[in-house]
Amino acid sequence: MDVSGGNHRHEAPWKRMSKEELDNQYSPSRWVVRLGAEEAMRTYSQIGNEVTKRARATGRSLLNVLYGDGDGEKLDIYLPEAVSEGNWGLVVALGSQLGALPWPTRPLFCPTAMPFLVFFHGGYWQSGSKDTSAFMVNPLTAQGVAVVIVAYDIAPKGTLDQMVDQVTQSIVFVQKQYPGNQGIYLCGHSAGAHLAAMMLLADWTKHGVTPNLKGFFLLSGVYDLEPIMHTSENAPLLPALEDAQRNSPLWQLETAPTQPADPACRILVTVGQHDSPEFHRQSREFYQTLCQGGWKASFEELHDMDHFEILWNLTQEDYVLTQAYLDVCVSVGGSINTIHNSNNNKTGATQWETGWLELE
Ligand SMILES: N[C@@H](CC(=O)c1ccccc1NC=O)C(=O)O
Repeated sequence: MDVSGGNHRHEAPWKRMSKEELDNQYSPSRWVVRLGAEEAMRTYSQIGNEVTKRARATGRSLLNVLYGDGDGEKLDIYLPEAVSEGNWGLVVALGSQLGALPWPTRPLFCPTAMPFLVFFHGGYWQSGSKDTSAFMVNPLTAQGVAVVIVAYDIAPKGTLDQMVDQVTQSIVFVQKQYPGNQGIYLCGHSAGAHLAAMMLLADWTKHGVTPNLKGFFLLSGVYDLEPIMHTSENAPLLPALEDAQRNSPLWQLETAPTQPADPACRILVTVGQHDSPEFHRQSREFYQTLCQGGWKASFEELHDMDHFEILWNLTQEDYVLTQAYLDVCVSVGGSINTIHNSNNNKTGATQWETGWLELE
């Protein structure tokens, strides 16, 4: 059997790279242009902290809801203001009838129809937290989209297989809790985009429910884990080639293509202009594999963005990508062709252009 996946991977450029070069390619902070690597990571935690505090202070949220039995299996639900009023009454009434059950284990019956965006944070499966990842919450809830931020057991507590399993469970939980949802959209950043992409391979039949998956928003992800095995920081995660292959959506979809449960389901693969060449290659090849497999996919390189600025910009309602997500989540039936990055001049990190979408 050809264990290297598609033919193009025989020529994979990473195979000719030294360990130092691979370490460099797979350290996104080293590719940040406006800050030093350490400062970028500090700013990432700081902004994550602030936006999460703000989201919790300004909107209605259900925090630390258990989606599984493990203590790491918790998620935060941020509800749109208009819809949450009604739901909240129902949740509180039910909660009080159920008496002394601790808050996170009370059932949350919120049958209200709304789209749900479920976000998986990055951090190379070894860092990051739901408590610092509420980036897109405020602009999306303001437009009627519920946002769920999921915690999973990062390494060394969790293995990649366990993380994939937890992510699966969290989506099953959202579907069971909100059966009347108007679509579940999975969004992930970096390692979180990998986890979201793994859901393209999920076998939902054994979970008793097929989630109403209508879209995938994948931000600067890693879809082929084999090169990661050869980097110093991330190698411990992937003890053997088969672990890497089993957990590589690129490899899996090339060898055994899957089909969307909902033919309207679309996948938006994006990478930052300043992400490393390997990150560009990963996104582009994944996009191509998706198209070859018959998935409705689009690919965009985000103008003048680094690995982390993409998330910072998603805190802004007028950022081109926030608008794209809103468009897909809110206007059911629309379809993305292209995001136009209308700004070709380099601007500061805090400035962005509003773009527009071409809808079918
Ligand atoms: N040590 C990594 C950190 C990193 O990759 C990262 C940090 C926060 C959020 C996402 C990340 N990358 C992928 O999951 C770096 O040098 O950039």
